[in-house]
Amino acid sequence: MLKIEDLHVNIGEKEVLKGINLHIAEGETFILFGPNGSGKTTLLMTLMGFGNYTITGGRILFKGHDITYAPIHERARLGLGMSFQRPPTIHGLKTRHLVEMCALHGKNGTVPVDELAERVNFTNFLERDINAGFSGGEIKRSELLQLMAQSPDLVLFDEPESGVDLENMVLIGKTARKLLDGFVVPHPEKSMKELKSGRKTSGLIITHTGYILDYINADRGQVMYNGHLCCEARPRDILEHVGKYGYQECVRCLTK
Ligand SMILES: Nc1ncnc2c1ncn2[C@@H]1O[C@H](COP(=O)(O)OP(=O)(O)OP(=O)(O)O)[C@@H](O)[C@H]1O
Repeated sequence: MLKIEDLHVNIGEKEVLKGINLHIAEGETFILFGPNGSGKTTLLMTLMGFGNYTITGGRILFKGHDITYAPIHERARLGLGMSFQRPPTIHGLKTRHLVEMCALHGKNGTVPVDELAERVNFTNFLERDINAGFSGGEIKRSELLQLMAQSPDLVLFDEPESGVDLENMVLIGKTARKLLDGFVVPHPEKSMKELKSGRKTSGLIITHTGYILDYINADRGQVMYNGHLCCEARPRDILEHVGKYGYQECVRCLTK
């Protein structure tokens, strides 16, 4: 689904990503950990194609297409979608219109906006300007609604838990799971492995707290440290390890 080869990215003069290699298979969910400022958001913003991020080397392949220099709308049309850590407020544009635009740029074309909004308890926000005065949890629910409308094949989530209370976390976690798992529900005659093999949506999720791991089936994880990826392991193991020893331990892996 996604293949990143030796990706180097600058913001201005500063090299932030220093040779990233990553492969995410169809239906796989990958978790990205790492200390503040290590380059996690930069990776997601670069994958989505935002302009401040200058690619100085390497390439990005999505579903076999080289999208290294493709514009954002082309990436979205191919099936790349993103939920932002701090999306901007947009005055003069209603949330409903943005959701409709997301559907147009995705593979759905049109979607029943009200029905989707109900699923994330967002009906009363559709006529409000985008993110204007929204709380942390409301912003995340709005982001999820946009993703549901777009229905991407690879979902990039930048810190789905940030600014979210425990009650909203349940809704956000369950909705994220539905986005990723599609129609995977337990079946008396099929193993989870068989059901998961029919799953198509992939995920790349940044988390500091790991709360999202209570809701989704995460396959693999890695730590971003100072613009390098290191320490590939099961996400829960990484979380436990970082909790015990801190990110400083990652320096040892990098210098080996
Ligand atoms: N627009 C910008 N101009 C200058 N430097 C930037 C800009 N955006 C990001 N940076 C720098 O790039 C580095 C990586 O930032 P990035 O947001 O990718 O880190 P992160 O790992 O996502 O951090 P966090 O966990 O705090 O969200 C940081 O040193 C940051 O200050």
